[in-house]
Amino acid sequence: MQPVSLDCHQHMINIQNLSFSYGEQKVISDLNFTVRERDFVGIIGSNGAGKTTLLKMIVGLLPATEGEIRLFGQPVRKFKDWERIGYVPQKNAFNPLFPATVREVVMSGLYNNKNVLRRISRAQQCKCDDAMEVMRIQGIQDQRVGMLSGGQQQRVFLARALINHPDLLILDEPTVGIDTETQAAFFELITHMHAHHHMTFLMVSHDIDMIQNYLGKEPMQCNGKINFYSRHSHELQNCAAEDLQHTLI
Ligand SMILES: Nc1ncnc2c1ncn2[C@@H]1O[C@H](COP(=O)(O)OP(=O)(O)OP(=O)(O)O)[C@@H](O)[C@H]1O
Repeated sequence: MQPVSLDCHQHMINIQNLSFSYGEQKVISDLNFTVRERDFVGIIGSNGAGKTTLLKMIVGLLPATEGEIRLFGQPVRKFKDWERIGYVPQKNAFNPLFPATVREVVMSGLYNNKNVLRRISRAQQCKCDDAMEVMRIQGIQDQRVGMLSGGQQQRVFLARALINHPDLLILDEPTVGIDTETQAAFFELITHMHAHHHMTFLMVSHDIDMIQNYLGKEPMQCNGKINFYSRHSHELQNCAAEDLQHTLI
């Protein structure tokens, strides 16, 4: 088999000389890194290290103090193709009075400002069914999301992020509040999507075992208190990806 040149893979996220401060407090300092197509990047760091702040800058919710972020080659402030990115923020919670059902919340992942009024097609309903099946929430699809437990709500957010089959999934501590069995199933699912469906992942986690089992013991890069672990799915082709996944459960 011909070795695959990693340089031929598209840069999904490219960060150059990035710094960020909240007022006087510098949180990110001169960060440079790249997430290529089919990478799985795990971010580990202590509380307050700046991990969530970094993800918020990547998805355009916070402007950089210095430096630049590019998504799929475009500066983040000009980027429009948000369907290509699934983002699950940290510590989501619905107000108990929030009236939408699980199915409605998952479906809302399909909408953007342009197509919100369009009729929902059969194909879109199927996408919703698939995403709910993956996250095992079909049985509660008609329940009001505000009435669910934290772990169930987290699964709804994940299904919502998966519904568009994004190229890049950005996850901020996705398994907080989820029971051990569902956590293991979730890690198996995302490592499968990475190894076999070549999706790209950027994930903040406090689960050092999961990160190191899948991405190796040595971080590829450190910035302040943040460690970046990374693995390209090409590296899994010649080794037993299934075995790696089984170490996770
Ligand atoms: N909106 C804000 N205004 C001012 N300071 C903030 C704000 N949000 C976060 N900070 C501070 O910035 C630092 C980094 O916060 P951030 O949430 O990015 O850390 P983190 O690495 O994600 O932490 P954790 O692991 O606890 O989630 C912390 O010291 C935090 O108190």
